[in-house]
Amino acid sequence: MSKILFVINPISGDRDKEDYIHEIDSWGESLGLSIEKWETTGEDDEKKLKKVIADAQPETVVAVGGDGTVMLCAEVVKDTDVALGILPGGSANGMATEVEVPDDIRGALAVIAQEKTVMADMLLFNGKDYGLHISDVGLNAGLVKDFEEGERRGFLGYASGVASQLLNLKTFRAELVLDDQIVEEQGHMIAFANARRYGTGAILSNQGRVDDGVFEVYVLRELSLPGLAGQFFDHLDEADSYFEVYRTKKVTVNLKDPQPFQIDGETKPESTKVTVEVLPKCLKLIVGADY
Ligand SMILES: Nc1ncnc2c1ncn2[C@@H]1O[C@H](COP(=O)(O)OP(=O)(O)OP(=O)(O)O)[C@@H](O)[C@H]1O
Repeated sequence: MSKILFVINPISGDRDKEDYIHEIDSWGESLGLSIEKWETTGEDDEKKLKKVIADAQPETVVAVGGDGTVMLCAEVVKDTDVALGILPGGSANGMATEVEVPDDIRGALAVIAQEKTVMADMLLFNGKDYGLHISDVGLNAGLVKDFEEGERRGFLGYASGVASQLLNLKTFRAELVLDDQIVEEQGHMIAFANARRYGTGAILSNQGRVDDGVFEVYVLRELSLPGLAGQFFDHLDEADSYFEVYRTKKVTVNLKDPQPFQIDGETKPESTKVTVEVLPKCLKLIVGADY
């Protein structure tokens, strides 16, 4: 790992990136690394990043930002030998948490220096959109949409979104065409998880890994408050019936009525059909020593 490109999102997480740049420079100098930095612009970044990588030819690209910045870098370096590291600097860093990358700058740089990698899977939605972490239709996607559209930011904005979603709570019906079975489900939400937990900490499956060649389809059938509370404290009993987890390489979800839909925190148009397939082992991802 002699040449590293840091892709820095200057606005992510409302965190000043000067500290990051200072730490990156002194870390690179102490290890004798060749470091390049590039700031995202918010416009056409995928195309711009491809060119920056083609010119710089780094062995490692490090995303400095939130899940959106990680996703941008993942899309560009997938199916190449370039490794992807994460230096968490966003308001949501679900993928970093999942693969045991610490939230502090020095801890995350130490993980990058160790160069432990896994070949991570990615998910392909409707044949065109990529996902890396957790996406869903229904309740949570409705919350993400309300939050994006709401004028209030921060906790109050989130809380008012939760209140409005809970007041309008309805289950919906879905047919799931999985690898080995077709099932009918009714519930509040269907999540497609390449990881065990959301960035908020809620756990969705006990066994999911980013490099296992499958993903989990989590169906929340009922709002069990004790069950959901447990999920925020790392407790999930897969024998409970308020939810179901299916493992698969591909699923088509046919919905009776269109539902809110989000991919890795980004709202997508509502629709009555969502297809998801795993793209196995396409991303060389740097993970923490304990992952
Ligand atoms: N220079 C820039 N100016 C404005 N927006 C930018 C810039 N660079 C990247 N962005 C936007 O930042 C978003 C990604 O942010 P990211 O997920 O990394 O951090 P975040 O703080 O977790 O973000 P959020 O909470 O908004 O999801 C993308 O929508 C991208 O277009």
